[in-house]
Amino acid sequence: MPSIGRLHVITDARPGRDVLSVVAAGLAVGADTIQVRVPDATTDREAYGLTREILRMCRESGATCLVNDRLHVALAAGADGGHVGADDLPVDVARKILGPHGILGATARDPESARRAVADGASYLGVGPAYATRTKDGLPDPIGPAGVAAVARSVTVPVIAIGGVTADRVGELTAAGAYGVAVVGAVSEAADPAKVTLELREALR
Ligand SMILES: Cc1ncc(COP(=O)(O)OP(=O)(O)O)c(N)n1
Ligand SMILES: Cc1nc(C(=O)O)sc1CCOP(=O)(O)O
Ligand SMILES: [Mg+2]
Repeated sequence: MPSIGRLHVITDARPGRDVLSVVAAGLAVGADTIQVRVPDATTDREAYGLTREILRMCRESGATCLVNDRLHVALAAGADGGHVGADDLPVDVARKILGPHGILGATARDPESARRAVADGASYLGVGPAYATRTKDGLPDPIGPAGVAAVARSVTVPVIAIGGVTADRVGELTAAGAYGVAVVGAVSEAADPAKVTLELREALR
């Protein structure tokens, strides 16, 4: 049974990024979950092919493979589950599609939406943005460790903090009740993605 994991490396497939080399580097030093996240312009055919390759890498490393937004791609590729937010299928519908055993992540920013997502079938919650981030536009103001704590107190499923996460911030996020973290830029933009992933891994101990 795949686990939700504590160190989620989310792919950065924006032009110019070498997705597979960053995934390989992260898996080599302890990333235990890879979330396949691609730009909206990416075709399903491309997303499927990328997911199949990343799934193969995850299986070799014993890591969990999740797909962002596109649950049909997750199912078609044989991934371990997916992640949905406010612009994606509703959590209860996503749960029906994934079935009872798939890992289903849902984005939550406050206790009320967190409780609702869990009631609708979320296996874990992605909670943020914890800090300011340049990776995604249109986000609400950062909620900080206090906002993460408010959600973590309200649910019993794992809380994965996301948004502006760096190794030096992991301690305050886990102290706030986060089970783990999800990272895009700190790893994908690093000169040495393995080194940064290892620092994140160490910070989660
Ligand atoms: C672990 C984790 N948490 C939150 C998100 C954000 O998902 P979503 O709200 O669906 O936004 P997009 O990623 O689709 O832009 C996530 N992907 N992973
Ligand atoms: C994809 C995403 N979702 C967020 C949310 O708060 O819903 S923050 C985010 C981007 C995370 O990237 P980085 O680690 O580079 O800040
Ligand atoms: Mg989404």
